Amino acid sequence: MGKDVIIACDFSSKKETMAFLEKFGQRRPYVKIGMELYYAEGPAIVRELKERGHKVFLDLKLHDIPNTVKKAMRVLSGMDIDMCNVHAGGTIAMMEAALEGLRREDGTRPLLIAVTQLTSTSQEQMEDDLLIEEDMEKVVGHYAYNTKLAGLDGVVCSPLEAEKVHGICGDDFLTVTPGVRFADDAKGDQSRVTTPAKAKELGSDYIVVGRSITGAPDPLAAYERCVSEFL
Ligand SMILES: O=c1ccn([C@@H]2O[C@H](COP(=O)(O)O)[C@@H](O)[C@H]2O)c(=O)[nH]1
Repeated sequence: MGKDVIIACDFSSKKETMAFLEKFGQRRPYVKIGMELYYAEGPAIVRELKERGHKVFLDLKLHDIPNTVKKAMRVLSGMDIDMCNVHAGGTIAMMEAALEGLRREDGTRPLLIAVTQLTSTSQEQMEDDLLIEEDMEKVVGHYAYNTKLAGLDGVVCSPLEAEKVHGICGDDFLTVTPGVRFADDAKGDQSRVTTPAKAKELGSDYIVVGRSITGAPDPLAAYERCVSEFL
């Protein structure tokens, strides 16, 4: 299974995104398109990035009743994306519906993963705001188990939980992990963070890195630092 560094392109327009990616010359890093960029530019931004040779993770985190998610996933199945996602909190039934909607007539489909607990959520917030009074690792492990039962390919979790998830769901089950910072970076709104080197040690499959690359004085150097620590 290929490990990789995915850059979160959290930009508000195609113009900004392309100006950022120009800094990478002939390199074509795996990119993540989130809600901001997708809502601004629509499916055209996916086509543009794929035409340029990037792998694309479309991070829309669907979370709705099963029928609605299934129909939305059917639309996404027509797009040339490599990975997309839902919230595991939508239940096993919702994840099964998502998988059904995503499968194309020829049997192919992009990878489908589920968010366990957002990496911005702390233990305290989970207990106080969500009334989930269990240890974070246990909750993430449980949501990962549900995700595997539903037949999905893996989860979004913090690298801090990657080892636990692989212990429960197996080494082939993907751990796609935001919440990555260099040791001297600010956490910002993230809560469960660690470095690319630690993410590697804990067995994460993909690290998702946004501001530590996009906000760096030299984004290409920051990306290469991630690659050399993680791969
Ligand atoms: O639990 C989650 C799920 C998704 N994300 C997304 O990853 C990036 C992280 O960006 P940073 O700038 O490196 O914090 C961002 O696009 C989030 O929407 C996440 O952080 N946590």
